[in-house]
Amino acid sequence: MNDFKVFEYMEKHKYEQVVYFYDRTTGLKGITVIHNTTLGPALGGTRIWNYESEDAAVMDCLRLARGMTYKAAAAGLNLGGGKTVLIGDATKVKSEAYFRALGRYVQSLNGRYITAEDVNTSTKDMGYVHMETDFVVGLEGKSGNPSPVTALGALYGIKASLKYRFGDEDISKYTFAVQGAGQTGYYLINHLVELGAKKVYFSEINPKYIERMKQEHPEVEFVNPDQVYSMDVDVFVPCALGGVLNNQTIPQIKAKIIAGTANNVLLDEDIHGPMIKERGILYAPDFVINAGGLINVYVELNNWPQEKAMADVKLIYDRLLQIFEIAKTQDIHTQQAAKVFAKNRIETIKNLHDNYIPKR
Ligand SMILES: NC(=O)c1ccc[n+]([C@@H]2O[C@H](COP(=O)([O-])OP(=O)(O)OC[C@H]3O[C@@H](n4cnc5c(N)ncnc54)[C@H](O)[C@@H]3O)[C@@H](O)[C@H]2O)c1
Repeated sequence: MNDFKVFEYMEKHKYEQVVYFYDRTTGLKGITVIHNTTLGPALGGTRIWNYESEDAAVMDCLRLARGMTYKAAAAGLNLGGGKTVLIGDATKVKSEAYFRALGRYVQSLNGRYITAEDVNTSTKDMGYVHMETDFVVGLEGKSGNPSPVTALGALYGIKASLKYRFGDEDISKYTFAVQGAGQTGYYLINHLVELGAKKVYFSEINPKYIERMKQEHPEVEFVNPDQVYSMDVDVFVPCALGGVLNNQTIPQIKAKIIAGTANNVLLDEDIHGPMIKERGILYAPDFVINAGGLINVYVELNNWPQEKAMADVKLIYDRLLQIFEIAKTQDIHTQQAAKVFAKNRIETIKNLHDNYIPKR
């Protein structure tokens, strides 16, 4: 039985629009959520997941869309927050027609929402979406795989965190434990090794990626997934799953900094944000440090050269320092400070637009 009150939730968190769609030809079943378009069109990827209920699907979509609003705002982009979830088994539902049907629904929103790839969707799938709409980014031959850019952004974020916590950002002086060596973790480890990190440990559950690391960087030491939290290192670098910072793991952490690419790492922001603060660990807010991929597609959207993405990703460094300062002066945890930072920008730009100015 579905008893989740969508309108109540929309009212509480100020959502703009929730669209349910079903395509009778392909069986495509999905939800698009637009959270906030104050700064610009809502952008967020399309995820395919076999949700256990429609409530679970809409809740996930609502949560992810809101996260995109803060991510874009904090990254200084003129984008709002949105997301699409498609309900189904990704190994069975995919076809050209399925994604073209999605493209037609995206087009029907006339640019209020722009989609991209996400969990279980690829650049190839977005190519089919593009046959029906221009409101799609992350296309083949354009900005390409976002992971290297996300990893580079996280490297700048790690440097900012080292500077803030220890007064010195020289990677060669520090030790790291990286959770996950898939896409972003792999590229980030490459950077750390290149910059002469004192020691890098990694944990992984995919034997293929463990083997790749052994072949390419034998000096990077494998640790069991359950040991990665308690490693005696300077920086814990989550690059795998969400929810990994929780009541069980936070007390184990010996690192003085947590900074990585993974999304939604705090299981419950209101509990685990303060818990990390109390332990004296500096936490780089996930949606700020991992915004490189979004910055990259924004550059694609505007047809700017790739060098612009590289230059903009560097700004993650200063942005994090600003957020750490807000946390310090307001005596709040850093995730909360990041939201203050993002909301301030949305509010300021909104007020700026209150004045009537003839269209350019
Ligand atoms: N790819 C991007 O550009 C991007 C951008 C922003 C945020 N992120 C976030 O970063 C995280 C990683 O993304 P990715 O693209 O590198 O994904 P990925 O799937 O390529 O890599 C994640 C890796 O973590 C490993 N893993 C899973 N459970 C593990 C565990 N318990 N212990 C150790 N390793 C484990 C997986 O085997 C996988 O290799 C995700 O949370 C993602 O949402 C990615």
